[in-house]
Amino acid sequence: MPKVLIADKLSPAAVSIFKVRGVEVDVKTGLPKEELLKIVDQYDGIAIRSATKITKDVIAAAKKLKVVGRAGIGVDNVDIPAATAAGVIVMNTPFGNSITTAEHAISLMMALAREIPAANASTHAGKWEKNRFMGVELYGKTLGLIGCGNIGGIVADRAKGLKMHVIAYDPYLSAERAAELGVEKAELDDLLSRADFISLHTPKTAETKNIISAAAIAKMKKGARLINCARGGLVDEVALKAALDSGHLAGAAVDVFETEPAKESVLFGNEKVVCTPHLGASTEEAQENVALQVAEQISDYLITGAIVNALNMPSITAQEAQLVKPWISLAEKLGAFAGQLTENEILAVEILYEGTAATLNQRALTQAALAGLLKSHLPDVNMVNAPVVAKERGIKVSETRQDQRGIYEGYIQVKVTTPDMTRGIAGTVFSDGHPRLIQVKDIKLDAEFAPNMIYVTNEDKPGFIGRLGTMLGESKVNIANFTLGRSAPGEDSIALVQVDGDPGDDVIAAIRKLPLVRGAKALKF
Ligand SMILES: NC(=O)C1=CN([C@@H]2O[C@H](COP(=O)(O)OP(=O)(O)OC[C@H]3O[C@@H](n4cnc5c(N)ncnc54)[C@H](O)[C@@H]3O)[C@@H](O)[C@H]2O)C=CC1
Ligand SMILES: O=C(O)C(=O)COP(=O)(O)O
Repeated sequence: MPKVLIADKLSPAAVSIFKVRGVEVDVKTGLPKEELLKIVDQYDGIAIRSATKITKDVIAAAKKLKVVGRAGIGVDNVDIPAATAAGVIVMNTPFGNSITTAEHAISLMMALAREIPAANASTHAGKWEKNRFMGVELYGKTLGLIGCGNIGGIVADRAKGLKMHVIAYDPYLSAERAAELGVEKAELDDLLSRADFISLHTPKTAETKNIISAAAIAKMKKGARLINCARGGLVDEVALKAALDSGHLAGAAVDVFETEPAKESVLFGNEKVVCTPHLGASTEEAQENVALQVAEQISDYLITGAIVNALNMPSITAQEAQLVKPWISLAEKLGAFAGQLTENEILAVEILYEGTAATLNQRALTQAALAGLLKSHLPDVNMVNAPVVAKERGIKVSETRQDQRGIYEGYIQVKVTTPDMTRGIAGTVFSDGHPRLIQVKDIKLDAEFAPNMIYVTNEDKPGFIGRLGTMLGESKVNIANFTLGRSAPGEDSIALVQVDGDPGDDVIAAIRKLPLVRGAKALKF
């Protein structure tokens, strides 16, 4: 039974889902890192929110880990490259808390406009300072959104309801989507100079880090107000404090901080700053949504292989997972076959999907083929990190799909180009679900994949098979199966010999010395 750790506070709904789905679950929240490192090797999955940091060393210690599920959106607390390199899938729940977070941004904007937190504190203190607090209307004001994806889009919709004019800076926002939302697209500097309120809704990336820098703040309208309900680190907190102190900005609302938990901050103690402790997603509804979703996604992956909302793998439904599994195994074995025959730098990989194979999840199949191919030389490669590794090595990967043309209902061909040759290996999946090899280079054959095989290329002349059989027998290598293929009588020929156990280097060297033999290799699957 797979075992999952819930490492951050999640709605109890998650525990029920795991149990119902047949996943053992431990709830250990707020663990210091040293404690997490000690126990993490027991788990196949970890469910987190923003508190637990899934760092490189946590991934390295988590020997069984297959999936990290983020009950929420931002995954900047997960080292995704390290997870990918280790073959760990990272999933989030991209919509479960968006409405709630958008509502928090709108609440913060209203709180800023009417100084509600300070007025509340003053009134509770019995001061009745009616003349001290003078707000501004939102009606007719310009709201500038930096980032207009799921949350930004909802904020825009709600702000339109408040009769605000909404402008957005988001290089990836299409003109159609902007029109649909009734939002005016703007360049960053234009937005900074025009907006009365600016609300941030981007992830934290290399481009968005410190997007509200001292220079950006200087471009903002005097008296403007800033809301950050996205990520700490998008705003230069020191520059923000200076702008509030100088009176350039009228107020700021901050839900997220550069360092969290934020027990101290340059922004604390300033009446112009409205703070909340990363509460953007904290409603009963959102927490129920994200907990249910993450528990379902993690369980589905661990039990059926279905992948949803992964940031480092294509999605695969449970039904698809069932259908695609034997083809993934085939793609991986074809890649492994080609990889074991390749002793040179790989320049390009072309993968052809025909018939049934062309109807399946191509990204998953290609990742499996690449993993098989690269693994023979780079043992740490897996299906998750294979595309990254291929890209790092400058390997050109291309895919083609075509309808059934030949006798097989479907097949996959993996063609590998090195500086001196291009070699294609093809295979199919029979109705029994077993992958079969059907072509090596241009030679047709029909062979099963076995854990230990000997691949021999030779001249198609009488006497070779007998000599090979005798030699293997004398070397105490038991032949389980023997497949032959040739391009034409008397020409290039291939022998694929299934053997019981590793034949060993000496036997392979002896085969290479047999008459008519061009090459021999031990293969493992
Ligand atoms: N305070 C809280 O508790 C919560 C915070 N969040 C944060 O809110 C952020 C936004 O969430 P969603 O809207 O769901 O994400 P999303 O992915 O739907 O939208 C992000 C938008 O930012 C845009 N973007 C990316 N790079 C940009 C750049 N350099 N300049 C301008 N725009 C850029 C993207 O095109 C996209 O439209 C999340 O990344 C997360 O960090 C999310 C939920 C709760
Ligand atoms: O979903 C997100 O990105 C959030 O920031 C919410 O964080 P939380 O789950 O409340 O720690």
